[in-house]
Amino acid sequence: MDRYASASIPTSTSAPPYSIPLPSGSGSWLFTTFAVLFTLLALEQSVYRYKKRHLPGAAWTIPVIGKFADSLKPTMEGYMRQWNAGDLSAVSVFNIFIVMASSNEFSRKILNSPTYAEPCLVHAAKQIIFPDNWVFLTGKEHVSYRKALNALFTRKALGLYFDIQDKITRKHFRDWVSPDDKAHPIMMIARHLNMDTSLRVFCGDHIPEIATTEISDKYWDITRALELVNFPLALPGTKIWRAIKARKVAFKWLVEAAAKSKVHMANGGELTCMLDGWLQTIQDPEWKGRKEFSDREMAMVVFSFLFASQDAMSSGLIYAFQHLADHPEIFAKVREEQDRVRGDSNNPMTLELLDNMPYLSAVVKESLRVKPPVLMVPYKTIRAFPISEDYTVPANSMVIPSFYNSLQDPQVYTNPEEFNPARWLDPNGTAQSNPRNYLVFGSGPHRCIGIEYAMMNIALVIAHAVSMWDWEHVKTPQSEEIEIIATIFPKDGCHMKFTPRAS
Ligand code: HEM
Repeated sequence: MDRYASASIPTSTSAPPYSIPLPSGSGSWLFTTFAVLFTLLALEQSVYRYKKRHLPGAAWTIPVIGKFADSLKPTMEGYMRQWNAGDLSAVSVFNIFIVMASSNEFSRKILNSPTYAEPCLVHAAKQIIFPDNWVFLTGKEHVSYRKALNALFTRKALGLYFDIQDKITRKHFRDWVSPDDKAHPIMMIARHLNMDTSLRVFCGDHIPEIATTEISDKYWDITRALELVNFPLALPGTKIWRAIKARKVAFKWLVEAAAKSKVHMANGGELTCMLDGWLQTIQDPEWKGRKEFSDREMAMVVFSFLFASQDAMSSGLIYAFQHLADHPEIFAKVREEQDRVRGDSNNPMTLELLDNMPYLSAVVKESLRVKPPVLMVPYKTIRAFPISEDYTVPANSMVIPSFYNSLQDPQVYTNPEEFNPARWLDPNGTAQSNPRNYLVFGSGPHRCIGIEYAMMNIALVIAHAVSMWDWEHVKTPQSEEIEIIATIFPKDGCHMKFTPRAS
């Protein structure tokens, strides 16, 4: 048997030049396996270093998994270290090369360069909300699909949703007053309120009560799977596997709701929800866009809204409670405005009333700035992206604009950590004159479609709670710590005690 294999290192004179002795039989296999592994690992490091070039970030990547452990348990401190390392910095997870952008300039550039980068959301998104969901469309196709969906967020449509939000919030609030005179975490009840509100706004009574409870309970499995990069296979027991099971339950109800809405509208029914409004719009003879959407397509759109909103809205709501409870002087101003503009808290809220509550709107805007629910949005490069004069992000990399530094920029927001709604009331102040820094809802062609909806819903919930109750936030050592589960939450779930208003 030939005991020599060709290689580039010269050895003894008895051997052919440029060859090294190799063991025989199973030893030879072992040697080959090691050689291949060594070459692959060396290649992995070279590719990482070649792509990273001079960007800050670990000089070497952990073989195969890279920074997977960090992405499983992300911390605010870890992200801040990464963002503060440089306006652009590099990291690798499962050999996905990732460039993080932390400055306003680079983050906006990524969001506004659709020819170079498109959203890929988190790794599991396509498995959970279907690869053919409209949110994954790009270019002209995306623009035209989104244009049609804008009809679901007109002022008239928002007026209908506001009525529904008002009723659902009052219904849930009956159970929020502390029955035992103790504080309780509001994390899960706020999520449930939000899910019920969303499903009623989107599907009205075309979805039964039992479905809202079932979807709300199962949705946590979807939230848990929204890590930046997951274990790649949806094997039984994995987070993605559980999320897909939860999606199947939710999606079945949404498809049924779309079918019921079609029957309802075909029979000349009243407008009761977003699905009804959508059908009415596309049946209008004046409507120039597409006129047919299958039940599945409509359900996918509704599911994309749930997916985009459930965690972000819950985070926004919970922090609005925490911020207001911790600032009694600001709470008092919100209450004063409510009493003055609305009078009795039993009076329903309307969009017109909300227009006359600038202080409440400033509170919502500021709360979202101080604790932005979405810290970043993963995009991927579709071609080499010359993002700066001295760095080009390679094609097929993940490139992640982050919003935190823009929202905490001391040049724009004096004392950026301070919760100060008044900064939004001065039309000539730096906050108002730098709208480009307010990246809470992203920027560019994929900017959040539900901005007005989201802001008005948080405002409504807060307005009712301020008018009806006195609040107490029982602080714990974890109140100021941030838990990152898709979006951000106070680690203790925000312990609140609500009691009927004394005065
Ligand atoms: C406080 C609540 C919310 C926050 C902080 C938030 C934030 C965001 C952000 C950061 C993006 C990515 C933007 C980009 O890539 O430039 C986004 C996209 C999106 N949001 Fe929201 N969002 C919220 C509520 C909602 C609601 C209530 C809905 C629907 C009713 C919604 C629907 C969407 C959709 C569909 C997209 C993708 C748009 C596209 O790709 O064209 N969001 N949101």
